[in-house]
Amino acid sequence: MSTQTAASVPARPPAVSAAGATALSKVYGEGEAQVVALDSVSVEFERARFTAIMGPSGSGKSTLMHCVAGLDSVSAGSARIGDIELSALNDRQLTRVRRERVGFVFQAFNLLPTLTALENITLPMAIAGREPDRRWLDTVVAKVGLSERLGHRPAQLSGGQQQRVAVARALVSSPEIIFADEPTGNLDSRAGSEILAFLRDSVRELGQTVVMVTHDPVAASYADRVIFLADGRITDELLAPTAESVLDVMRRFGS
Ligand SMILES: Nc1ncnc2c1ncn2[C@@H]1O[C@H](COP(=O)(O)OP(=O)(O)OP(=O)(O)O)[C@@H](O)[C@H]1O
Repeated sequence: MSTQTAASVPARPPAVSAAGATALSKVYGEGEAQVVALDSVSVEFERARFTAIMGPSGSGKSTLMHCVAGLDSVSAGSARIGDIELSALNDRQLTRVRRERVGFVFQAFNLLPTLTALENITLPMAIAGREPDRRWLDTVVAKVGLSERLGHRPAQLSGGQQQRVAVARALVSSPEIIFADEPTGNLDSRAGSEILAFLRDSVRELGQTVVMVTHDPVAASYADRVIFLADGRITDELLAPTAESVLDVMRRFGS
């Protein structure tokens, strides 16, 4: 467990790992077609922290996220959510861990077009047979500014509003960790910065844990910590990043 804290990061609860990987390797394909997407990666994602994963295209960012989120199997090493070792689980158990402990926000919003915003927000909990806490639901909906639009279907919402629905959907079950894959990739910069601010506030104010894959140094600057991948390995790490300090690291690695 890392206890490293940058002087400029405000005091937080003690660093406890929400998820992580130990010597995680992921190899796709066989023989000459073999690709080592992750090469013995060890990393901890601390609770109530916002971590960004950066690196050039093909460096293994999505693979790392997918393995730690239980969306993909590992070739060697281990991935954990809380203290649950994912490789020890069968498919049914994995689905349950994802459903009960993980929230996802994807670039493509992934909302169901026939459902209203409210129905989309509460769907994962309904599938899990859980009743959302009404006060918490109201808090989350108000936080992302959707109170007036809960009866709208996705087609009646802007891209930024649709992604707010996706963020609310991820937050409402109070998962142990939220994984966001390029959450602002389809948004203009204003809508993008709103979404990033919601994710950051969910960490600062609500104690949520967020891990986000991004190509964008400005997006990464919303995080508490940035880890950099290249060729399937972690090459660098920044605490309390700024867009400039992230760019400096990217330039150093020619990414
Ligand atoms: N299903 C797959 N089958 C074969 N190779 C794969 C598969 N998924 C990823 N890869 C390879 O693994 C490596 C890492 O891919 P990954 O998608 O994790 O990179 P990334 O950093 O997320 O890239 P990008 O920024 O372009 O999304 C790449 O070389 C990619 O081609």
